[in-house]
Amino acid sequence: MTTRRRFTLTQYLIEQRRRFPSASGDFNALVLDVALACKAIARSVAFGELTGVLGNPVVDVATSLNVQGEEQKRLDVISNEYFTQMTEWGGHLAGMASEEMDEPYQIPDTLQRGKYMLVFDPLDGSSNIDVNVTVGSIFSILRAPQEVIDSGRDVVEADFLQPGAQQLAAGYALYGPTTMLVLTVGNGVAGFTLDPNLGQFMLTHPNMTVPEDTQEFAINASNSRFWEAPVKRYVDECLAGKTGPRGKDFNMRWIASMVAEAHRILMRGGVFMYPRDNRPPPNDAAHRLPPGGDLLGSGPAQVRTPGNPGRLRLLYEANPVGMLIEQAGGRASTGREPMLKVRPSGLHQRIGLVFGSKNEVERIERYHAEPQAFKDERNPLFAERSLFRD
Ligand SMILES: O=P(O)(O)OC[C@H]1O[C@](O)(COP(=O)(O)O)[C@@H](O)[C@@H]1O
Ligand SMILES: [Mg+2]
Ligand SMILES: [Mg+2]
Repeated sequence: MTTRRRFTLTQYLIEQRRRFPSASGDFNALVLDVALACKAIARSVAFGELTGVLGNPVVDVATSLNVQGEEQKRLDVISNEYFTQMTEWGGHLAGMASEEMDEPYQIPDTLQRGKYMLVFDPLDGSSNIDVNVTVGSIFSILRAPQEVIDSGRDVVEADFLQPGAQQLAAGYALYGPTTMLVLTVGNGVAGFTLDPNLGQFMLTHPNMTVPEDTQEFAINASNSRFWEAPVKRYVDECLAGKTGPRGKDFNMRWIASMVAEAHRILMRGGVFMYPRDNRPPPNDAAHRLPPGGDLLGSGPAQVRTPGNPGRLRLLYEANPVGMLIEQAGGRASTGREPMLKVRPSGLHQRIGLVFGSKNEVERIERYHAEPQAFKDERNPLFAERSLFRD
């Protein structure tokens, strides 16, 4: 039996760097530091209850809410620390921002500062930790504004508010039956599987692509009463299957771990939706009304619209996954505009997210663009039979 020659993540990064002959190697070193943090998190996840890292709020419910207004799990905090500790030392970073930290993270004065900024959700799907379902880490690399690089000053929120199209790289690690790292450096998407014997991420999925068409969708149907009309229409049509306007049956999945759903879609196509809806916005720091503000009137952009702006975070979840999906030939959108064009208005901003197989995402965008076009060509009565009627 011959042994199959596989590339390591390091070798892949060296190959990619050949496209930029003047590159210093800082970028590659940063990605490898991120990969190291992910390996450490993978170990913590794998030991689970044996090392007491699972479950339970860090302190107590009253004091362990993060800036999102959500309960922090022990592993959220541990994973956040792995990310900061393993990436801050190398002189590559100007600063970091994390879903689990209220403010931007400053590289300590005792360490060198660099030209990149790291943005991450250290543990996505952490509500699944206690039930041993796949979770993951999501990250994105941005270039710091030139003036930050030149001055070496502390980073501030505004430095991170760059549209997703400006991301230099994005990726996620998946802590499932196998540990994987899926990465784009702007030249397609590559997947690596952690070889537990070597402790190395090995290139196993060199050119991940999202099929243009699909018959699988993912949405949290318990929110259906809050959905906007274009989303209801889309889901109704999928559920109607062969006898409905789509003329084919659809399958449905919901893991409640977006990173795992993104991976499934990268592997076999599909569409994921966590759209904005008509619930009141969450009472977290990113959406709290300013004094005297109201939902329809004054205040920052994200509280001007009535309803819930979405559950997922633009900087930590939607943009990195958006870059990966688009690099793999899929599409990512708010439903109304391409995700990567959105100009962020806040570090912890939430947003409606639709991504996956291109033709389905474009269809959902069309439904948002022409909400009045509700007539089914093949069956004009279809709209009357809505499964998720108002
Ligand atoms: O409970 P819901 O509404 O299904 O939420 C599931 C969603 O929440 C998230 O877990 C949010 O991520 P965090 O675990 O990082 O807070 C997404 O991964 C997932 O899609
Ligand atoms: Mg998350
Ligand atoms: Mg998280």
